[in-house]
Amino acid sequence: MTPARAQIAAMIDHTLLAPEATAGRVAELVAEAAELGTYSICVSPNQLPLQVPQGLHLATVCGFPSGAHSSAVKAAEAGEAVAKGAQEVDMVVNLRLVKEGNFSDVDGVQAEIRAVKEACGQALLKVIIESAALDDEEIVACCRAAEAAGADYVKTSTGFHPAGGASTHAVALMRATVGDRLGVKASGGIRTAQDALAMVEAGASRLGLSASAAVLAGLED
Ligand SMILES: O=C[C@H](O)COP(=O)(O)O
Repeated sequence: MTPARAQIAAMIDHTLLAPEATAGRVAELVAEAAELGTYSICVSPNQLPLQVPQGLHLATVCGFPSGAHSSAVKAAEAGEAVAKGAQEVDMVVNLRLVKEGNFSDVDGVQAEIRAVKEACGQALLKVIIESAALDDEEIVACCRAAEAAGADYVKTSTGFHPAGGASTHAVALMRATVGDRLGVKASGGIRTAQDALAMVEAGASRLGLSASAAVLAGLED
């Protein structure tokens, strides 16, 4: 059965990560999220702290969008975001380490995710693996490292990488790797109700969307 509009809305991180976004534009995002009934809003860390209506969650990003920051910088950024009220942190994985095959818990991908998770405390951590830039083996290895490091979700994409955004193939592979132990967030390039439903069908439990209104307009109540 096709999920109803409200069910999909409750899976959405309504997202505005344009670097030039003003406080005014973020206020519009918050109002739109409240009206649409999305799970959260996701904004850049320079928008925090931010008042949101009760029931609407507050998410931000870390090491965004390249992931090329040092582990210490990412951990500090995550800690500061949580101190400013972020309930969820979406960090970008270190793609250099991924491509070099260093998933180690000492100086590799796993170690970095663990450091950020520790800085998050009770806040949820989602690990953006930039799946369009990875092969299947790398996607699986990233998901395993994220799980081993204590992350709460794996997430496909920043929406800013030239290789592209979410695909149903990547989502299905990520879901197959993490089972029901972690969430899977599909994000990047999801523009229509059909796109969103395909991601959910493939195994997504959260959707990161800037086009939330257009996506929800295509669904029945
Ligand atoms: O993390 C979420 C993405 O930035 C959203 O990407 P999008 O603007 O293609 O929907």
